[in-house]
Amino acid sequence: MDKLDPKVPIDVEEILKDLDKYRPRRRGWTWRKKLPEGTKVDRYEYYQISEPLKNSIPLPAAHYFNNIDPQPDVVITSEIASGRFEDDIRRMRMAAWHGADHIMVIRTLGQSHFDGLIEGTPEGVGGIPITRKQVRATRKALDLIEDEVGRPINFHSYVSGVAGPEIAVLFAEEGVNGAHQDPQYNILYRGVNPVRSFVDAAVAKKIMAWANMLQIDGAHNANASAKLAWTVMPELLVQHGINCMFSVKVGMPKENIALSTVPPVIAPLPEMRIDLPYAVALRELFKGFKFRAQMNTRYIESDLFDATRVHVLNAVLSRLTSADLQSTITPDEGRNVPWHINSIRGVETAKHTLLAMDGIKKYVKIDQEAIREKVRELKMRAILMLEEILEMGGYFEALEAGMFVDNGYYPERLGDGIARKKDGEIAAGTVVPREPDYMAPVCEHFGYNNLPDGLEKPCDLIGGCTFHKPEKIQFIDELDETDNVNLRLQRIKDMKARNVIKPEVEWYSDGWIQIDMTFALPEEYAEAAALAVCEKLGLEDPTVIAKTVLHPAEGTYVEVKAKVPFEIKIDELKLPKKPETLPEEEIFEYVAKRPIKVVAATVGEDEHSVGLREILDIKHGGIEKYGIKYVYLGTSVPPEKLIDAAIETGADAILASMIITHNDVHIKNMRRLNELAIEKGIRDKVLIIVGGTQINNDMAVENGVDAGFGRGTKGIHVASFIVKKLKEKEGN
Ligand SMILES: Cc1ncc(COP(=O)(O)O)c(/C=N/CC[C@H](N)C(=O)O)c1O
Repeated sequence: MDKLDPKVPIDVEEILKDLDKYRPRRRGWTWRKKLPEGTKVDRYEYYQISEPLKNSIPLPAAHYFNNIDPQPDVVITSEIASGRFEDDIRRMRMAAWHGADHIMVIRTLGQSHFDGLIEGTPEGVGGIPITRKQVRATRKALDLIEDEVGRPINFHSYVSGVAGPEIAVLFAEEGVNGAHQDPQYNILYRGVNPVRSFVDAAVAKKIMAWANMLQIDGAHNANASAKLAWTVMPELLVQHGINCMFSVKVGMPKENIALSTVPPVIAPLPEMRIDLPYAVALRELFKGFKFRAQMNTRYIESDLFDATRVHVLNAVLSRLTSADLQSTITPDEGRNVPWHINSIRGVETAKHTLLAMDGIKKYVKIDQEAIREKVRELKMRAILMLEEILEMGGYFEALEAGMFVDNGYYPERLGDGIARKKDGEIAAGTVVPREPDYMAPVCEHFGYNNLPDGLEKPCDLIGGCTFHKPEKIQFIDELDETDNVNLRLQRIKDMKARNVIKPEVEWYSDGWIQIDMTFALPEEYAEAAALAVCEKLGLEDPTVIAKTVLHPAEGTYVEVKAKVPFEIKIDELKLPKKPETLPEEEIFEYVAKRPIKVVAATVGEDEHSVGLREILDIKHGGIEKYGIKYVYLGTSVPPEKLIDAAIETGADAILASMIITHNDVHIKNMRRLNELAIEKGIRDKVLIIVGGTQINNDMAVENGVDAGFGRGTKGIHVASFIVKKLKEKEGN
């Protein structure tokens, strides 16, 4: 398979074929290609956008604006890892179409612990085991996906933990484009020995620099670990400083060093007044580095809407200051391993907000005077902390003293920091000083290496290393006969062979659905009632994943996930006929040249008028919006009166609304309208269109009228039908 067809699902088996021969098409990170300020998309000016995509899915409201889908200048990240890379590949394609060009793969099992690379696909609680097969299959799939959307896609994972250097070599060999790498992370959060962690980091960073990989640091983890995230603001600046300077010293270019910055707080605190000075201080201190904005995950709850609001505000902060990457921790990270829909929602939130705030700095400026004091204070606190670390004897001593992730707002100290022993923790005592005659005949090897003179590159001594002779890479397909992707794909093949499907949230046809309901009950009763509803529906494994108390006594909203116990036979599905619509411009142009008039009423003994008014009035995009004139006769209008009005006004169409259907009164009225129009000799001059919640087109045509519109109909559907029919009548 050399290219994807937008109408065909990606074929994972094709991806897996000849993986041993796959070579990555490039090495290193790709930024978006920015367009000049003032670039027009359709008739609108933009100041912060990049080249458009070949294939994409625009924002929901784009259809009002000729379906434009401008791409912000900022790289947008989607963090995807369900534990099964074969399903992640599908979601990566979904995310790419919505505008993600940075696919970050959460690792599973806290792989930082592993002291070697793992093979096979042990599924962790969330995330994916990083193996050469998974990395290679994913990069190969992303090659196809980037060709389909027409923009390079960066593949990203994590280089950390006791196998960090090996992972770095794997990623450099396999064309991974970005990775988290921060020795402080391994020490503080994975308990790796401090000396080992920094030595590993130097080795790994040098390899990443050669592979031109973008590095994201791990400072955000201090936010996520602190009791009150704002108290670690000074420390975050210090942590960024340590990782940035260490990376520069190892040889990483600044433009490949991205600071992972998370807003310290969230409402109900006065969020932006606390986050903005911090964001400004960070960008002033680290000018020349890159900024990866990440929404706050410390305070992420199970409420999807709350998470989305947090995300919007984070992207607003990015536009008010600056960001090179906008991460989209999915809104459901607070309740389950991200689902397809929520990964996509995250990308849409980022794209929507970045576009909404395009060029905002032309009108909105940060009052540098007003914010100066706060920015200065944060910098001072950080500098004082760095000075104290030096007084304590340096980083390792400060670690031992529990200087980091202390919940006091430095210089205030609560003494509850994470202390790590310089000579303790995982893999302590495993750093062996190199002997004077130490020599490693491999390239990009950090540190002392007693190489002979005159070498063009170290690996010339062994006829090439895997960086320069990729054919030397040993590719192991599978180690585990019982737990591997080939077995998992078998289940999918069986279902496809039977042409059946189940709903899914993260894995192909995993059977999960989400239903939400509201009860006039206090929360614990509402939860129980929601589970009871699922039992009665015969759903399996119902689990409450979120709830909102609407009022302690009046009501509770509950979201439940559960599995359906049945399969859907695709052959038996009745596909609804979608009402055709013409492009709005075509309707505007036709009506401007050829005025159209209709008469409209709710016929018979029927007082419902709301639906018809929405089809008519300009407010809801009714037909009036397109210049079509209408005479509205009101409700409970006899069919005779409607026909007479059509004659008097020379109407081109009759719009008859029928909501009541007792004793098939709507059918009788359709037939009556048709008969009357024939009797009065106007049937061929006037379109008869009926509408209502119980109406469908087949039923309408069977009973003598020209069209029937049901639930969800909009003005554009009716206007399109009228124009289409008149064009047919007039032969053009
Ligand atoms: C510097 C660093 N190294 C490794 C890991 C992960 O690696 P293990 O889980 O194997 O320890 C992380 C994780 N951060 C969370 C990602 C977050 N969702 C993000 O978008 O940044 C990390 O920050």
